[in-house]
Amino acid sequence: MDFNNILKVIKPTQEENEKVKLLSDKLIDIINKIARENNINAEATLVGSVAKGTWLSGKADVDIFMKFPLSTSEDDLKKYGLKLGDKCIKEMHGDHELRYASHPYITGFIEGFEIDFVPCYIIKNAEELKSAVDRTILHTEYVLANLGEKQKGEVLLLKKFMGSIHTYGAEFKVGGFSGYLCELLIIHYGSFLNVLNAASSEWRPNYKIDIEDYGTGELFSEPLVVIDPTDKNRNVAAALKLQKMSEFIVASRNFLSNPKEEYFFDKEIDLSKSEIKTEFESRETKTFLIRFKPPEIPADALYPQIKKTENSLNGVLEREDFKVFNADSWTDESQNVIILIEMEIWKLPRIKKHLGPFVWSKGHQVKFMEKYGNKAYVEENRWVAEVERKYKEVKPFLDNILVENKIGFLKFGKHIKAEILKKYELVDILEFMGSDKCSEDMLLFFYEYLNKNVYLWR
Ligand SMILES: Nc1ccn([C@@H]2O[C@H](COP(=O)(O)OP(=O)(O)OP(=O)(O)O)[C@@H](O)[C@H]2O)c(=O)n1
Ligand SMILES: [Mg+2]
Repeated sequence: MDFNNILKVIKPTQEENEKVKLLSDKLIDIINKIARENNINAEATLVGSVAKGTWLSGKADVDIFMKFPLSTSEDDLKKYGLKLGDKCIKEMHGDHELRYASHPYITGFIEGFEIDFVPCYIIKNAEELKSAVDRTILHTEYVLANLGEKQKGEVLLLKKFMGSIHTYGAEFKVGGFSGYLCELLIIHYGSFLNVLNAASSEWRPNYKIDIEDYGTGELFSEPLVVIDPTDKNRNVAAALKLQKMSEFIVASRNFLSNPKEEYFFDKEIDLSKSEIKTEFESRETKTFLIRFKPPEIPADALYPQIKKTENSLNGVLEREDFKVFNADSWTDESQNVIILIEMEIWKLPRIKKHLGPFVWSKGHQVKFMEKYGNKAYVEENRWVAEVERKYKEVKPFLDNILVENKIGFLKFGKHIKAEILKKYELVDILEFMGSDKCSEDMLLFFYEYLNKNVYLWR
């Protein structure tokens, strides 16, 4: 396989490069000018993949950082950071949006590009770190100093491969590999193929990569540990979930055993509502959807809260003797959250065994007998009683706990609880798919749920 063919498509053209460079230079000049005019002690600089020459064609998200001296208070950093970004976007007649990382920052949409204006502190090394984004400047410097020209192409291949197998992005929604992590993997292993070879034959849970030999690997217990060359106390792969690490390993093996150009491009999926419906039916499980509106919180806070809700629902169902086969969740981040719960056992008999005291405990036996009378009997060393089950079916059970005085038993964020208490829909997936509420995005989510490996091979 000739990687140059791929690079021709995914590498920004000279024209594209010049356009981004021109725009970012202009934005930096504007920020610096506004700062001077308003006596704000700050200086703009280009960071991220555009500065490092590791951005994919058509995907230029420009990261402009505004550096403040360490003596600046955090309040001033936030205030002036937002002000500079805002004024610059206005001057360029762009649209803007407020976003949140470790502190709020502003994103502009200018001339078809997405631009992050992020305030940070000027630091010389990680010891001076005041906010999480401060490292970014150090990262950019490190990559520029250690990544060769040819290796930039290798980074592009790796990022694109990661993207099309759905393991790219450190945001909580994905839990995959960040851009900086891809760059470090190329710096460490030398090439795209070397990374895939190592992943498919050497990587194990808690595998450690320590490029600068800091010897701090033992501090970390995550699935993959890549010590940040600019900060010996940080694992660059901290956000990588075991699931995504495993998926990358499997896709690497698939690619190596049968390399195809298709691995570098999005997989086309033909969605057929009737086929998906038939497949859910033929599984002979029962699948419920809980649908509600997402609370207005940042995406990186929303996804973990949804996951927690899903896990908690899972737990209460199992405690009630229902058996969950699998569960997953999805959101469009504005109108819908869907928690999908596929049941292996969703109907239970009228009676259940209730475990009582040990027979050696005289006092407890008296109380148990008072309560259960002739329904109680001895089994081995314990009293048991056959009692009526309160909930024989999933739907009434869930409807009963998703109400004001019961929802407290579920462990999940207060924002989600508030939304569910306002309104939720609990419905069988087959019924839902027959309604006009089922969008293409939701259909894709159902398809991916049924075809978990779909992106891992071509
Ligand atoms: N979880 C993250 C996200 C970002 N960063 C830092 O912020 C910079 C910009 O972030 P982002 O735009 O997400 O990554 P890029 O490297 O620019 O990659 P790309 O935009 O091509 O995905 C990164 O280079 C990195 O130094 C980080 O340290 N940890
Ligand atoms: Mg970027």
